[in-house]
Amino acid sequence: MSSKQHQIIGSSAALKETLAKAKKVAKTVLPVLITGESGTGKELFAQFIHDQSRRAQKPFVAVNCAAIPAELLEAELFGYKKGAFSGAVSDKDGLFVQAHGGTLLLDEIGDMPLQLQAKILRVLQEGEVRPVGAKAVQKVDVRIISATHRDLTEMAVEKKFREDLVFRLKGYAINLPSLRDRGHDIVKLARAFLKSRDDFTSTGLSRDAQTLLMHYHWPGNIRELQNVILAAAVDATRNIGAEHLVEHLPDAIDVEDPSMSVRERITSALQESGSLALVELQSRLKTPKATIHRHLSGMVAEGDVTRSMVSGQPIFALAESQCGGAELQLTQRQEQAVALTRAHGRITRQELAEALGISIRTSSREISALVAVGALTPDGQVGRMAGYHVGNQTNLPHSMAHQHTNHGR
Ligand SMILES: Nc1ncnc2c1ncn2[C@@H]1O[C@H](COP(=O)(O)OP(=O)(O)OP(=O)(O)O)[C@@H](O)[C@H]1O
Repeated sequence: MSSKQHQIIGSSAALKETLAKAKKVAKTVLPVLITGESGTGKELFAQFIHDQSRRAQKPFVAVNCAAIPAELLEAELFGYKKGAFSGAVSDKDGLFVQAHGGTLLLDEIGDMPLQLQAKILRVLQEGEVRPVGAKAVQKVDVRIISATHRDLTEMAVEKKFREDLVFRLKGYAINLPSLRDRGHDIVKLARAFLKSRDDFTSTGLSRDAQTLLMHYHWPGNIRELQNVILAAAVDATRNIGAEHLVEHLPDAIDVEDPSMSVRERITSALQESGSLALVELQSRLKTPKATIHRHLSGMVAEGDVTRSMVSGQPIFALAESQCGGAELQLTQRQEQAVALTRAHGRITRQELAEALGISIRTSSREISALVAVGALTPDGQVGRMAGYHVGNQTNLPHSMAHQHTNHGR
């Protein structure tokens, strides 16, 4: 998928649907509100809409409303007359005038001060601007695209954004999908970023690296992916491997089994060992101490993990609620998983996924939940080879005590 000037990479259903909307609205003059998490390509899409519109040969002007101090933003947008304020040594056109005939992108519009919102509303209604210090107004013909990662409707309810302006800006709304919802586009984008540079020796991605990229949750979306790939490319001499990527990912992810979350890994480590100190968890999980600490604090606050002081250092263990006590409440699928494990003696995540027709990720989650309550016990192997036996948990539901299954593997 591409426009001539600005390439939008990806072929996932989510991206294609969004591109189709962008192409259609480009042919109109409706104002467009683009929403999406940070780094999902809002500015790129705004430029795309402009390029696809009848205004393509006219200026495309972008302003980041969050980056300019509130007191300067008005002069920036509407321009000013010589002498309007100290420093105004000559007349200056504002961005609305500079974008005349074309498109103005009001990026991070959710950060625009309320007082300025009223002035923007007036420009949109009247189609004219009044530079700071000017008596006369000036006609402008500008197509407005605005972008934000905030929820303007919710902000309007909280009186932090004018509701009438939300209606004006939202002639047509486009919500950009997060990178984690774009499937294989992640790998496509990563390859494209590598190809776009000729200052690196590494040009490919190992299979492990691809798996890891697909499992990471990408809080910073495409911008984060771009940064991580380019940084990893500095470290790698040939193909980029998973080990190069983890160095540059802010949130920990298991190289051996990226489908397991940090919390799941903490739970299974505590399940295996009973109790552990932070440094012990760090060396087992091969994850930065700060990351483990962050997750552990959440687990302690939620009552899943207990913290006690032993010889002056904090020791963590699974709370009783996580180890069982009353008869276990398992879902039907978890009961099936235990029954399958009992029937086969030992089961891996992959085998369980195949037997139940679920993804490896779901299988890993179910196994971790079962390990946490003592219904399954890990056999000590790591990563994909890890196997599980039926645990010594005595509180399995009665119905499961001698349950057998005909499920094949
Ligand atoms: N589909 C895509 N194909 C290629 N490059 C992309 C794509 N989406 C985003 N990018 C690139 O990712 C980077 C971030 O995109 P952009 O600045 O448009 O995001 P944004 O949503 O406006 O971010 P923010 O909310 O932080 O302002 C840019 O370098 C952009 O070119």
